[in-house]
Amino acid sequence: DFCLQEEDTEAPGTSSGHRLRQVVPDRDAWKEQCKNLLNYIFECEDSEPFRQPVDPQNYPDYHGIIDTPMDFGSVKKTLGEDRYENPIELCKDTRLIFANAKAYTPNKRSKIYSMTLRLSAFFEEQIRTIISEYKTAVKSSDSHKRAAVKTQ
Ligand SMILES: Cc1ccc(C(=O)N2CCN(C(=O)NCC(F)(F)F)CC2)o1
Repeated sequence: DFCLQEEDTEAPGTSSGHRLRQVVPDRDAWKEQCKNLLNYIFECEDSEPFRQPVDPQNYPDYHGIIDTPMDFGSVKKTLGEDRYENPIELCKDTRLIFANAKAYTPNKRSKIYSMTLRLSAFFEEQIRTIISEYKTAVKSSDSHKRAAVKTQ
């Protein structure tokens, strides 16, 4: 017959020490999400001029105008080598790709520059959710840490 055990009446994780696994946002999910986003960008034709660094032989003035070159191949490599702590850092490098093209282009109707406009619109749409979910997960894991300390 059904009867309440002692711990059934208490909050979970109090008497028997086990805590029901609650769904907590995953603070590492951003990495795979950014990997997938980068792979999608690499499939886009618009990313072709931005998949590897500019060769100074092809654009001798490029490194005189652009202080910090950046490209999607470098972003992908940095991510793969765990040298981004969070998606905000990856977003900063990616925005540099677009800013460099805007700074270097001789005019705003150039083909290469126009490719970054579509690419950046898509990137900003996608990274917004990744960053938002990451920030929520960090807040949640901080509160879990505070709660855990209280119970010690
Ligand atoms: C005429 C114009 C306006 C704006 C840009 C520009 O943003 N550049 C220069 C060309 N470029 C590469 O040379 N990329 C390297 C490789 F291998 F893909 F070709 C990409 C960056 O150029």
